[in-house]
Amino acid sequence: MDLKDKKCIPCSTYVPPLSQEEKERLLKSLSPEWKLTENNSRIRRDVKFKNFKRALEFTNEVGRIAEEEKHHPEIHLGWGHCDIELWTHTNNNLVENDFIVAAKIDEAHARLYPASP
Ligand SMILES: C[C@H](O)[C@H](O)[C@H]1CNC2=NC(N)=NC(=O)C2=N1
Repeated sequence: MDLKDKKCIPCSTYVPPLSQEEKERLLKSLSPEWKLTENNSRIRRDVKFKNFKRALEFTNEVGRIAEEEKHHPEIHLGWGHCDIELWTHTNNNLVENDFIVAAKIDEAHARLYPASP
């Protein structure tokens, strides 16, 4: 099943971090904009926009996805950019949930801004 069609599992139960191999495998199914950061414990995508309004609009869409999945990124919003960082707070590392939310964010970006690089 495509990552974007999966649902997050509740973080209230402890899930062990993914192995490095799993992280790299799942990363390949996301937009190449996503990078592993913080010693491979987070994923990050910095998205550029032509103005603040677009970046805010996208931030709201990311917020909607996060609430639906009950899995929330850190977002750095500013003029022309929305920088998204995902990890799982309960183990301070990455689990499949992070990649599911990232895939849904990619899908929303491609749908809302099909002409963007
Ligand atoms: C009860 C609720 O689902 C949890 O507190 C969720 C909320 N959103 C979350 N988001 C992220 N990124 N990590 C978590 O561990 C997490 N926990």
